Amino acid sequence: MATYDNLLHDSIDQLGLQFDDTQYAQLSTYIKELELWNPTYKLVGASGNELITKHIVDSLSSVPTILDLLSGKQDPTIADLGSGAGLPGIPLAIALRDYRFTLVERMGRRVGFLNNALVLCRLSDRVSVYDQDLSQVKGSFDLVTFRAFHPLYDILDAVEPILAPDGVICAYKGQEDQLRMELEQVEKQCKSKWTVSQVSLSVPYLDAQRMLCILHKG
Ligand SMILES: C[S@@+](CC[C@H](N)C(=O)[O-])C[C@H]1O[C@@H](n2cnc3c(N)ncnc32)[C@H](O)[C@@H]1O
Repeated sequence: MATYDNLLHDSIDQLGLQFDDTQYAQLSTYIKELELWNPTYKLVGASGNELITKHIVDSLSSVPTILDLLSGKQDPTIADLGSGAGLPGIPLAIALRDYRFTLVERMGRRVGFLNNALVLCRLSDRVSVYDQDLSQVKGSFDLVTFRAFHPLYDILDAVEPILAPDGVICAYKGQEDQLRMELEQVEKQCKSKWTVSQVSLSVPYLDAQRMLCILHKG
């Protein structure tokens, strides 16, 4: 049993999620890969329990909202932009096993990490990696996520073309005040138009504000 197992199980319970043994094994493989390669590739700025809470559980905290947003959608597709080490894309793909995912990442060594992790976690059949800049991505996705990526005003015009007409963006954000300022800049700077709502995320054992900004076209 890994030292973080209790924390992980307890946090997943608190989020109201139910993982089976296969999903816990996939998460455990992914976490081991992160810990193995982090010193070399500088993938995330945390290790041990902090890695679990700040990155794995934080990534999973949007699952109930995503399930609501995509309920009734046939075979939905999700793109995670600027996925880095696979956050939030890989934890989400483990949780949402009926969905297909695309992880978009332009930095070669991170792409190598992602492809390796997907094979080891047995996710390669429904999770792909695009080794590309966002501006080169073709396709149409039902839901787009990103976390610790560009500010919204910098990115929404580039995301709009790859979002399905009734698609939705779930942007992981921190402080509500900061998000409000970003949204003011969206109004001023973006050509694309958006309907915005926000959900306050509760991340077990994290003493920080976390928000999910939800944007529909129009
Ligand atoms: C700060 S990291 C965040 C990684 C991950 N989402 C997380 O939450 O830990 C941002 C990542 O986005 C990637 N990135 C930045 N701009 C990009 C773009 N235009 N297209 C594709 N990837 C991009 C960077 O290479 C980097 O891996």
